[in-house]
Amino acid sequence: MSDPTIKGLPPPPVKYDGSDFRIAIVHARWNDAIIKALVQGTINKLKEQGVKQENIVVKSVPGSFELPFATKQLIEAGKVQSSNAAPSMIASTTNLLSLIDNSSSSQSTPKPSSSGGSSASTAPFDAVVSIGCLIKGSTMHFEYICDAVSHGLMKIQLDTGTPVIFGVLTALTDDQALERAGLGRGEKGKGHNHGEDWGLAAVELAAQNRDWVKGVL
Ligand SMILES: Nc1c(NC[C@H](O)[C@H](O)[C@H](O)CO)[nH]c(=O)[nH]c1=O
Ligand SMILES: CC(=O)[C@@H](O)COP(=O)(O)O
Repeated sequence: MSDPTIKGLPPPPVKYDGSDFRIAIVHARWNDAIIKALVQGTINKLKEQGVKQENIVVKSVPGSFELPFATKQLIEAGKVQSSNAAPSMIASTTNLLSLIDNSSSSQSTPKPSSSGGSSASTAPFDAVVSIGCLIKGSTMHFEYICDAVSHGLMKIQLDTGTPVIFGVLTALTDDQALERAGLGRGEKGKGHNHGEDWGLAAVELAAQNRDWVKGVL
């Protein structure tokens, strides 16, 4: 048996501040109990690093095969939302300018437009965590999906420049999956919830990528 102290993710070299980040989680619903634990583990770690609840967007799809498409569409939707939000910012700036202009005249002043009261970000997503749980059955279904999903998710992050965290368990048995979701029921104990690692990875990649896109190393 391997030494349990060797394997696994050490703490990040610096403490990252996620308070300004917008993160999407997209998860498959296949193998529901495992998925729920992984999603919760991810959310717990995102929040622990300062990501605000309202800036964590959670979406679901039926199975892991759907993850690459959904991940890509979510990244694009975040970009569209952010560019749609820009005109209203210009409009409120214009309103503010006209308030200043009109302050010395007798004309009635227009009211600045309301921001809508929500503090949720409409910025592009800083990272997406794509979560699924594939468990080997009796056909080649598992192998094809594992291969397609891992390649698909890698391609998306390289094509879009948005970090995609590979939150897909590829387990040969139910017990392997349960242990990796912190739900183990065997002699090895409950195991470690890998969702926690994915939450950490999302904030770390989001923080580093914010620097990298500005040419800061
Ligand atoms: N067997 C598993 C699946 N299969 C379903 C596919 O992912 C997909 O939804 C279907 O083929 C329709 O396109 N999905 C998992 O996430 N985990 C499995 O173990
Ligand atoms: C296509 C399917 O979802 C299913 O028949 C795959 O079977 P298995 O998981 O036993 O390989």
